[in-house]
Amino acid sequence: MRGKFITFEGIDGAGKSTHIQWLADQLTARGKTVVTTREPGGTPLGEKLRALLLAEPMHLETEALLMFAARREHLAEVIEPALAAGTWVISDRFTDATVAYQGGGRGLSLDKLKVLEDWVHGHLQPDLTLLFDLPLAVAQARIGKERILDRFEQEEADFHERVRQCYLQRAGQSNGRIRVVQADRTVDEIKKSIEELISIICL
Ligand SMILES: Nc1ncnc2c1ncn2[C@@H]1O[C@H](COP(=O)(O)OP(=O)(O)O)[C@@H](O)[C@H]1O
Ligand SMILES: Cc1cn([C@H]2C[C@H](O)[C@@H](COP(=O)(O)OP(=O)(O)O)O2)c(=O)[nH]c1=O
Repeated sequence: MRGKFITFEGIDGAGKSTHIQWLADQLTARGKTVVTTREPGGTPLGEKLRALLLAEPMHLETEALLMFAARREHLAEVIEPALAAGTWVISDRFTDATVAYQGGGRGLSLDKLKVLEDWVHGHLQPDLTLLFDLPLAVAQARIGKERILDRFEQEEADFHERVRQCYLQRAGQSNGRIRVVQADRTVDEIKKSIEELISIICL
């Protein structure tokens, strides 16, 4: 049987990384074979593109195109072969992030992003997307001052607020694919919510 594709989304500092390995362990305990991965990245070429994307100033369309170039490679090399082999794939971000950051955050036309989405994975969407949502101030307090911020994390508060609102808007239009997880709670409470949401697609 084909594996399931689960993605984690949300503004920086929402708590995605904290819960991904935990979910992988839960699914493994239920007998699934699971691979965890991330975007941009997930392949040797994708990780090189990630390093450029997080550090190098570039035109916003270049940024969107490189996100999708890395994604094309990721789908071909990791995601599609794994799903076909019955492995579950959990990715830290996917196309919803491009819509939220390059579309909502930077203002790139959503029509252009839709063309790229249809081109790169018109036939495939995540089975479930967990959108970690919380007030920006809480996420920023969690990230703290000691961490070295990448090119996106360095953006001003308005940018991150637009990203957050764009994610929520897309969730509302997703026919239930994107489930909002209230991330301004304790880790244990969030894990409980994730368990409930996962059981929907584990049946
Ligand atoms: N529910 C939570 N309550 C308090 N702190 C949290 C919670 N979830 C994550 N954190 C902490 O917040 C920081 C950012 O979490 P992280 O999982 O790295 O976020 P993301 O991957 O979404 O950027 C980390 O220091 C993490 O330990
Ligand atoms: C996948 C993706 C990520 N991003 C941004 C969001 C994040 O700020 C950054 C890297 O993502 P992430 O791995 O979540 O960062 P970290 O591990 O430092 O928490 O890339 C986009 O702008 N567009 C995209 O399509």
